[in-house]
Parts: sequence; structure tokens; C-alpha cells
Amino acid sequence: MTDIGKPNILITGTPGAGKSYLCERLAAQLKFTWLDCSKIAKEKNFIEEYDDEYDCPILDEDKLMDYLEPMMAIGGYIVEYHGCDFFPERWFHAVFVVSCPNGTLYDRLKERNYNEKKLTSNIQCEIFGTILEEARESYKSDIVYELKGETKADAERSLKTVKNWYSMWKRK
Ligand SMILES: Nc1ncnc2c1ncn2[C@@H]1O[C@H](COP(=O)(O)OP(=O)(O)O)[C@@H](O)[C@H]1O
Repeated sequence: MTDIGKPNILITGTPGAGKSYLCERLAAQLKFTWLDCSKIAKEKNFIEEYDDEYDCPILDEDKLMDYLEPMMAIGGYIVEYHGCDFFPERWFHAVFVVSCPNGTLYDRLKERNYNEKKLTSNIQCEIFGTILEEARESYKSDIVYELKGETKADAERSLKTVKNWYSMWKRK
């Protein structure tokens, strides 16, 4: 791993779990730069094709990674994405997986007008803990942490957890 002044943090989890909500606050409080990969992919057109069935763009992972690489070498970034297995393991010093109870998640995704197929697949993803499993398979287990993203109180707790982690990291 590169010897950098600030770590890079990955925030992952099912769409709607509360990643952006947390990242926005974290970036402001820790003074890190927040990189929302879905937003970047859309803006920079890092899209391979469009999945009509699930009504979503398919990410061109290589293009996204080429774009992120120089930033990851500097450190001080919070990377957000609803997947985590394709990033180089060396990029991240901690991986936080945000989760949310199905009922709340359902309401949040309904509000986004997800079609039935997309909605069901995302709810299943949450029920099966797919992203948490993906994180545990892709990174060392001692850098993977779970956070809850349902309520404002959850967000406050998550902010504290990540800040505490960062304080410990600085002392190392
Ligand atoms: N901890 C939370 N407490 C209350 N509302 C939240 C919380 N996290 C997210 N939300 C709300 O839920 C919706 C989806 O959150 P968002 O952060 O965009 O999810 P994601 O980035 O994981 O797709 C937003 O309307 C957001 O304001």
C-alpha cells in the first residue's frame, strides 16, 4: 500500500441504503473528497451499455478505475459505489457497508420510481446481504465494517464510527 497522508475509504451497500447521505456528511466533517462513482460514470460516460430490463447503465469498470487511480494514490477520498469487488484491494484502508431494513429500503426505492424488477433485485440484494458478503470476499475482514443507514440517529452513529476509525488510523 502507498505511504500516503490520508487514507481512502470505501462506502458501499445496496442502492438506497443511505450511502450518499452519509458520504456527504462524512466528507464535510473529515475534510475528505467524496467520489460518487455512479455520478462520475454518468458524467464522464463510463458506461458500457444500457440494461433495458433493469433500467440501468452498465458501468465500464476499467474506465472508472483509470480515472480514479491517480486520486487513490494521493489519499483523502471517500469512494461511494453499490459494489466493491472490482476495485483494487490496495486502494482502501477501510470499507464500510451501509445497510437498511427492507421496509424502509422499499419505500426509498419506490420513491426513485424503480421498475418492479429492479426494485425486487435490490431488495433481495439487501435481504441476502450480498454487498456485505462481496466486501468480505474482496477485502481483508479486519477492514470491513457494517453501518446502519435507516435513521438520522444511525447516521450520527455511523459518522462517529468512521471518525473513530480515522483517529485510530492516524495514530498507527
Ligand atoms: N440515515 C438516514 N436517515 C434518514 N434518511 C436517510 C438516511 N440515509 C439516507 N436517507 C434518505 O434515504 C434516501 C436514499 O439515501 P441515499 O443516501 O441517496 O442512498 P444511496 O446513496 O445508498 O443510494 C434519501 O432520500 C436520503 O435522504
